[in-house]
Amino acid sequence: MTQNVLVIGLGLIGGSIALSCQKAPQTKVYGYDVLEKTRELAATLNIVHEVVTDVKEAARIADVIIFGTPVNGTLQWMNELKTWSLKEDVVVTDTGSTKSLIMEKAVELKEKGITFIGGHPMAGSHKSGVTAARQYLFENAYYMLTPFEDENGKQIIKLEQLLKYTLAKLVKVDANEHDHMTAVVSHFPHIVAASLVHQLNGEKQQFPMTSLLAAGGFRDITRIASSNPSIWRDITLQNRKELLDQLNVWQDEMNRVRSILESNDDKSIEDYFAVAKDVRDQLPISTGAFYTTFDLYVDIPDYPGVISEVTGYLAEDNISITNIRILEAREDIFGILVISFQTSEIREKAVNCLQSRTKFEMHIA
Ligand SMILES: NC(=O)c1ccc[n+]([C@@H]2O[C@H](COP(=O)([O-])OP(=O)(O)OC[C@H]3O[C@@H](n4cnc5c(N)ncnc54)[C@H](O)[C@@H]3O)[C@@H](O)[C@H]2O)c1
Ligand SMILES: O=C(O)C(=O)CC1(C(=O)O)C=CC(O)C=C1
Repeated sequence: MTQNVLVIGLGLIGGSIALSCQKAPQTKVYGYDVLEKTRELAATLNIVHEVVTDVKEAARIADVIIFGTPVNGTLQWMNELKTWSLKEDVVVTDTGSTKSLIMEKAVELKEKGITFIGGHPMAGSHKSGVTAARQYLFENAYYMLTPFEDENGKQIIKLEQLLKYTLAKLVKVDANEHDHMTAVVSHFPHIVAASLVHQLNGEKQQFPMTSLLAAGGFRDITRIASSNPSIWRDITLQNRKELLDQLNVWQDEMNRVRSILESNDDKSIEDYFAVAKDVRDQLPISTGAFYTTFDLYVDIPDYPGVISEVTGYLAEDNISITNIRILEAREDIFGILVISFQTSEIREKAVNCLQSRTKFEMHIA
């Protein structure tokens, strides 16, 4: 029997989920987006099996409904969905970065006998829109589910059976704890990234050259400041309380930094960085496919075809790469090619392969 999945909101996250749901056996994936252009692109790029324009009609036959919409848009849809006629055992879920308000709204669905299981894949990108969607975006990432405590086990299993095609690690968490933890590791860091960019922007008048000097460090820490502002407006509004708490923690931390600096004590300053390095270096790797961190840095000379030469050698040895990019280099020095692999073993094979065929210097960060 075919199961019907309806994805509402076909951007980076909804599109990626739709692609992975297409891998589930006997599953037909329908998709809707508020933007006509996105619907057209979704059809052209085969993000779903069928694009629909009448969501309410598509929802009637859906076994699973997945929201890939901005979190405030999801609340609005949930409000409407209460009044629709749906299959008796439909499972409705979302992918939003916040969970408390969504689960509060879900109580109204529960009262109507509609199963809602909150969801949030902990992987993504600063890129947005349907063209950024990738089938393996969530591979190896944590994917949090926030079912009601008394949720019917069969309904949870039904959703898990579908989401396992994302290749993510499914875990159940409490919605309020979810919002606290994601404020710490995701939502507040987005504010910090944006604030650093604002700080740089403030330099424009007096020191216009500063932005030209924004190299690896600044770019790494502010990448997420390039994320979709309306997505982050909604997340920030929904998780405002946790963010205000984090702001207090941050201000205390900055006061600590201030007193360390004022003390002018070299040991305390070094310790501050050393403790941070230890904690950062021991973070478990749980990223999605975009940012797998088994990176190899290859110093490449600047001649035409050098990148295809490197990738060609790797291909000859059947070594697959998950990402490749060139670190922005000055004109007068070699470029650095950063090649990412799925495991450290594959990276090791790549090092051996390139060592045997080139004289390029390589290092692992
Ligand atoms: N960006 C990330 O890294 C990330 C990671 C995990 C979860 N999320 C969550 O996933 C959800 C989608 O974010 P995204 O990054 O895919 O954003 P996106 O901008 O790439 O996609 C959102 C899509 O929803 C469509 N849309 C907006 N309002 C709609 C509505 N009312 N009805 C139907 N379609 C609508 C937009 O046209 C767009 O195609 C958000 O709730 C976000 O919190 C984002
Ligand atoms: O990698 C990024 O660009 C992200 O911002 C992804 C990220 C995160 O903060 O880690 C963003 C929002 C989410 O809800 C989950 C993941």
